[in-house]
Amino acid sequence: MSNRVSPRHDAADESSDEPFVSIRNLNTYYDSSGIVTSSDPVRAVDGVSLDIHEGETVGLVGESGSGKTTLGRTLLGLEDADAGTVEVEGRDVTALSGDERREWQQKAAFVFQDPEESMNERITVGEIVREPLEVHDWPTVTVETVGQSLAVAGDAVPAEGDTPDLFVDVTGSDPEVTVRDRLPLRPDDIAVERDGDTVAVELRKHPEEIRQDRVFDLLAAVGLSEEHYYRYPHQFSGGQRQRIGIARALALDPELLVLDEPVSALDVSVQARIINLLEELQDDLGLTYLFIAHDLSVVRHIADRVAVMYLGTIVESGPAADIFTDPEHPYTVSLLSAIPGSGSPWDGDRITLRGTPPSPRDPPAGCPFATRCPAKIRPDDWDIPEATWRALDTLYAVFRTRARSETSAMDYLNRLLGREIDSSALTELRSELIDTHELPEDALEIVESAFETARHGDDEAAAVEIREAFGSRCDAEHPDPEDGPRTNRCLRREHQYDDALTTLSRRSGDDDAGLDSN
Ligand SMILES: Nc1ncnc2c1ncn2[C@@H]1O[C@H](COP(=O)(O)OP(=O)(O)OP(=O)(O)O)[C@@H](O)[C@H]1O
Repeated sequence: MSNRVSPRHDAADESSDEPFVSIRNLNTYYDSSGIVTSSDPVRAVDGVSLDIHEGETVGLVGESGSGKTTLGRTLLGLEDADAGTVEVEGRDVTALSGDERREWQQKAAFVFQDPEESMNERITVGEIVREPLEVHDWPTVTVETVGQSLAVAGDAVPAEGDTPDLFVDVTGSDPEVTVRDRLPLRPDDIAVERDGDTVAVELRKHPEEIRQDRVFDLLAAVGLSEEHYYRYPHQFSGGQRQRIGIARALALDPELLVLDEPVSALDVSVQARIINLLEELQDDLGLTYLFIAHDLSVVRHIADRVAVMYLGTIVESGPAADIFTDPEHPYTVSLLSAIPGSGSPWDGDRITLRGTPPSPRDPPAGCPFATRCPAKIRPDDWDIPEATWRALDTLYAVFRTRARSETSAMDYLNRLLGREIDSSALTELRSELIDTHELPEDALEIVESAFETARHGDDEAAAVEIREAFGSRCDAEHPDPEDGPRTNRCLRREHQYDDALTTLSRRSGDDDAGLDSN
């Protein structure tokens, strides 16, 4: 591998307690109001807090639509945040604009899931990788004079900050030039002349040539060669295209890479090679990664820490080894149950979650996972089997959905005239959901009353009757996020409750639990 793609520091060895990126209470909403219609915004990222330390890999995991990509894009300033902060070296990068935002976007780059979609098939690989260099007018050559403080003239500018490209040592009679690794320049490519208090620096190499050499170095760094420069993306395999995407992301010498499902579209053996490459690059260049995946098994070997995302929030986070061996949130347990030999303490069958996540336009009032949670806390007031609880949850969801959907013209008329609405759907609902379960007499009375309310057209009130009688804390409360290396945003973290694993083991042992597993 070329050594010209420069290491910045000794990666994790130097990591301090101060996070490199500190995300706090971040919201990113997609507003979908148009001229004709307006609806609630999509709460793609909803109250996320997460730290990323220098040189580490954070695996961000969750099912499709949970907000992982939006979080990564907001971090890079590609989406605007609606609330919260993303602090990097003391600055909130969500508040940057203009040159400052461009500067941040040089420090942090995005690697896309699908290299095919993100590449223009009509330009060569060389041009694809070189594009960010052109856009950012790279290189900007900075000079630090060692020995005396001199004015800088010519192609270079005096160095500010901690990353000059050239050092000019003026302590001796002839100025001596040292070039930082990042630049594909040798000392001979640079002419330095001292005139009194000024040092003039001229590049003997044209910027186009410097960029081309930089691309050659980047291709070598990702395991490709110079001859690939002139080829087109369609001439490459999926794995090679992902290497091209990585080379392009590295062009401006970033410190942070957001890798959005970088191996999901690849065969397993190719996945392993790309993950190895990413690990090598991280070691060589001191990179920090936010590695997005929908499957925990993918991040298992590369992630130092894991954050599990569900419906726009982080439900659990911690060191990768702890997440695998000691999962605390029921959603994490269910994800791990799908991975054979995951090493997690869950030894039951695979837990298949019921239904789909709620709409991020209308998230539940309490815990976002409550509608599907197999370890949901149940109120003590009733002695009801878990399967019946689930039927009551479904009944609530149906009333709520009906309350929010369009009313048919006939139902609307019946409601206006105070007549009962067409009750055949409700009768069917009752026989399917309720008649198959045994309910205590007083519980049945409440259910009957809710059906009666719905028959008179007030599904919202029917839903409220069910929720008030049978809802639990999980429906009403979303615990605050915890700070610290290990977080679990589940009410079961409170000492009065059994933890998720104990609850799930008990419910899975109960034939009547309705814990969908296969
Ligand atoms: N540009 C957009 N406009 C409106 N809604 C959007 C937009 N982009 C994403 N969303 C919605 O925001 C939510 C989060 O999407 P996001 O792509 O961030 O999730 P994800 O976890 O990365 O999913 P995937 O793995 O499918 O990419 C989804 O409901 C999605 O439909």
